[in-house]
Amino acid sequence: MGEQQHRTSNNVKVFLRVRPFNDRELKEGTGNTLDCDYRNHVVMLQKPKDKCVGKDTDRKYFQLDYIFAPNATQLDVYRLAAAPLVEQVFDGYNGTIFAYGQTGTGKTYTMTGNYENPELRGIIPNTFTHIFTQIANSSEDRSFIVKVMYLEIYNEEVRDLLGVDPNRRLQIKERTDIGIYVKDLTGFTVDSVESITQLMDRGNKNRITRSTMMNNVSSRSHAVFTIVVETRHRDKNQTTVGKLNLVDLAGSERVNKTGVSGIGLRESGSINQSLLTLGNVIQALVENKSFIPYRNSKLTRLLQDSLGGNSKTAMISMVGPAESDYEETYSTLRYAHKAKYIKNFAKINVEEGGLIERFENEIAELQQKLTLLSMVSEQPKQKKKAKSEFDIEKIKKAEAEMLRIEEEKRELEERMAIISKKIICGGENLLEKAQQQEFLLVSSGQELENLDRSHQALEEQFNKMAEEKIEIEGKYSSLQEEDMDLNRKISVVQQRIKEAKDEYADKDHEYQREMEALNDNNRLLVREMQLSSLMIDYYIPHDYKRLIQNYCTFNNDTQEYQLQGVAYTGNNMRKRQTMTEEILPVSFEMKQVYHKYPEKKKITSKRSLLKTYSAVPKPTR
Ligand SMILES: Nc1ncnc2c1ncn2[C@@H]1O[C@H](COP(=O)(O)OP(=O)(O)OP(=O)(O)O)[C@@H](O)[C@H]1O
Repeated sequence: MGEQQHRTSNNVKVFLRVRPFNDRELKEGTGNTLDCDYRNHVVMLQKPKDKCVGKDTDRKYFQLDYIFAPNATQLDVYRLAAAPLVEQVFDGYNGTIFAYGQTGTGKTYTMTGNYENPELRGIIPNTFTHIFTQIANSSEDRSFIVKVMYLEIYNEEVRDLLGVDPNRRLQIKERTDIGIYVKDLTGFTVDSVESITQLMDRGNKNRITRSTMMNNVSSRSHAVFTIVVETRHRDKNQTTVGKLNLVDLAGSERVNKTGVSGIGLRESGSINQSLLTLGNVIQALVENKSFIPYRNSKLTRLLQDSLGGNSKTAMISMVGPAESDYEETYSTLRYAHKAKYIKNFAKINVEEGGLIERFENEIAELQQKLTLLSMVSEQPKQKKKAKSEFDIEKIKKAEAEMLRIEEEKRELEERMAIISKKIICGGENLLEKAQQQEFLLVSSGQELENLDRSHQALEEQFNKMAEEKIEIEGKYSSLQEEDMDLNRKISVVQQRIKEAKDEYADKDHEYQREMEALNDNNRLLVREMQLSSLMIDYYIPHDYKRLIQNYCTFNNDTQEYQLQGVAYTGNNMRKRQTMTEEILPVSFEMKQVYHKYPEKKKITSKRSLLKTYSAVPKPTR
C-alpha cells in the first residue's frame, strides 16, 4: 500500500461514559462516587465515606474530552465519539474506537448493544448503517469495496471469529508496506447492512463469555471488529484505503470480586496482564520514552498503530458510579486522563492498483472473452440450414462444441456477477431495510447540533457576564489589586505544591495496585507451573524429559517455546487452510475440515507406540 507523505498529528480523543446504577448496586444501596461537570468535561471522584481522611485528597478531578451522562443514549455516543472517525475512513484514514474499563461497566453495551432495538444498537451496528449511508450519498464517480474481519484475543491467543475453525491460533505479523496484520485471518467482502450484520452475529456467537459475580455475560477476551473501506476516486484517478478497528476489551477485574475459579482464573490472569501492558504502553507513550513495550502482549502489538501510530483513535472509558468500585474507577480515570496526551500520526493511505482496479480490469477481460464466445456461438447456427451437406459425426461435434461454449459463457457471466457484486457504486441505495436507523442517526445528529447551538449561546452569555465582572473589579484601588495579586501568586504556589504532593501520592498508589495485580498474576502462574511440573514428573520419564528439553527452542519473534518436529504430530496434521482473502458472505459453509487418520494398529508395547506415533527421536543410552 502506498502512502501519502502528509501526516496529521492528533491526540487520542478520550470520552467517559458513566453507567447508571445497576439492580445489584441499587439493592445494596451503595453511594455515588462520581460528580460530573458536563459543561467543562470535568469529573470529580469522591473517596467512599469510610476511607475519607478529611483532606483535599479525598477528591480527585479529571478533565477529559467529553463526558456522557448515565442517561446518554447509544446514538449520542455514536454521533460524538464514533461518527467523525467513520467518515474519515472514506478519505483513507485509519481509525480505532476502543472501549476500556472495569468488568460490567458497559463496554459491550457501548460497542455492540442490543441489535433488536434500533435505539439500543451500539457503535458497531451503527457504523454499518453509517458506512452504507455514506456510500448511498456519495457521487457516482466513486466506487467502493467494503471488507470485514473479526478476531478475539483469548488467553494471549489470536482466534478468527469468522474462520472455519475459531480455535485455530493465528499469528501477528508486520510488513513495512501494510504495517501490523494477522496472518490467515478470514476477510469477507460485504455489500449491504444485512450481510455485515450477519457476520457480526456469527462472530459474536463464537466469542467466549462467562457469567461472573460482576456481570452475567462477561466477555473473557478482547474482540476486534475490523472494517476496511477501499474507495476509488475516479475524478482524481486515485484509490484510498481506510481501516476502522472497533475494539471491545475484556474488563479488568479482581478475582475476589468476580468470584471466578478454574479456567476463569487463567482467563483473569491473562486479561489483567494484557491490560497492565496496555497501561504501560500508554505511560511510555505519554512520557515520550524511546522504548514502548508493544510486544509484551498480543493486544498492544495488534493496537500498535492505534496508539502512537498511523490512526485516529477514540478511547471510550467506561465507569460505574458505585462507591464500592472506587478503586477500579480511579484506575480507569487515571489511564483515561493519561491517554489524552498520546499523539498519533494519521496519514491518508493511497493504494497503487487496489482491489477495485484489479476487479474492474478482470471484468473488462471477461467481457471481451464473452463477446468473442458469443460471436463463435453464432456461426454454427447459420450452417445448420445446410444440414444435408454435413455428415452426422460433424454435426454431433459441432453441437458438443456449442454446448461447451454455452457452458463457458455461463461460467464467465457468473464470475462477472460475483466480481461486480463486490464493487459498490456511489449513489447505490443499499439501505432499504436500514432506513429507520439512518433516520435515527440523522435526527439525533440534528438534535445534537441544536443542543450545541444553545450551549454556545449560553457560553457567550456567560463570557459576557465574566467580562463585565472583570471590568467592575478593575475599578478597585491599585493597593487592593496589588494585595490580591500577591495573594493570587501565593495560592498558585500553594496549589503547585499540593499538585506535586498529589501526583506523588497517586504514583505511589498506582505502583501498589500494579504490584498487587502482578502478584495475583504471579500466584496464578506459579500454580500452573506446579501443576505442569507435577504432571511432567509423574508421566514423563527422566530421559525423555531431558530429550524433549534438548529439542525445545525459544522463538524471539513469537515469544514462545517451540518443539522441533511437532509440525508432524497431532492437530498439526490437519489440512492447511488456504488464504481466505475474498469469500462472499452469501452462504456460510460451517463444515469442519476433518482429516482422516490411518487405522490404529494394535499396540504391543510402549516401544512400538513411540515408534509409530512419536515425532521425537528416541533417547540414546
Ligand atoms: N449505559 C448503560 N445503560 C443501561 N444499561 C447498561 C449501560 N451500560 C451497561 N449496561 C448494562 O450493564 C450490564 C453489563 O454491561 P456489559 O456487559 O456491556 O459490561 P462490560 O464492560 O462489557 O463487561 P465485561 O468486561 O465483563 O465483559 C449489561 O446488562 C448492560 O446491559
